[in-house]
Amino acid sequence: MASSSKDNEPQPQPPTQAGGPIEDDVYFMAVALMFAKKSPDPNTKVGACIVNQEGNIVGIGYNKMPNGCEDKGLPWKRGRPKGLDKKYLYVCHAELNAIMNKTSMDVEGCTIYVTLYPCNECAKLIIQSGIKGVVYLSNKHKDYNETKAAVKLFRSAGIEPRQFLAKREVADFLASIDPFAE
Ligand SMILES: O=c1ccn([C@H]2C[C@H](O)[C@@H](COP(=O)(O)O)O2)c(=O)[nH]1
Repeated sequence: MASSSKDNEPQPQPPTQAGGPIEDDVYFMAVALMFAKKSPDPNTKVGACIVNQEGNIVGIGYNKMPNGCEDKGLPWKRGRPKGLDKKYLYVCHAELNAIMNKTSMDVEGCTIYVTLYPCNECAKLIIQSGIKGVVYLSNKHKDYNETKAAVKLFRSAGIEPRQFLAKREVADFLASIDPFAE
């Protein structure tokens, strides 16, 4: 086969880990985890990363108080019942922020990587926005009604959330990042 001059030039390569390509799943969950780190929630930091069908990130978010309300003394207290003195009535969830922050016209057909199984309100948002794939890391709230309702909502909408299991790979990937490497 005739080679073009481009064949001799270095081509952009996907990021690698220990010499091999990093699976997209690992990469996108790592991004969700990095954004979770930005959350001011002292108990549960959630990160979300929306990826389109071309494999591009089109939205990121983490749980935080609404824009402009960050330093207004809204409570970060947790626990039930979820009264006025608790964070739940105020905090914007990671999925909401990721959808609101989208850099594309819409998120139709996208996949959301999220570090916590979405609650019912986020499940509604995900369904309404046209996101078709959900990959989650933790399911620590599986016994909450919010999560149980989310399971029902996803089932009704034909979305099958998939648990991300490659925890070791994602930890190794994050640990392999060396900002001083040339
Ligand atoms: O789908 C979800 C569900 C919850 N969150 C956020 C909301 C809160 O800031 C924490 C949960 O706090 P707990 O102390 O574990 O009750 O997670 C979210 O972003 N997305």
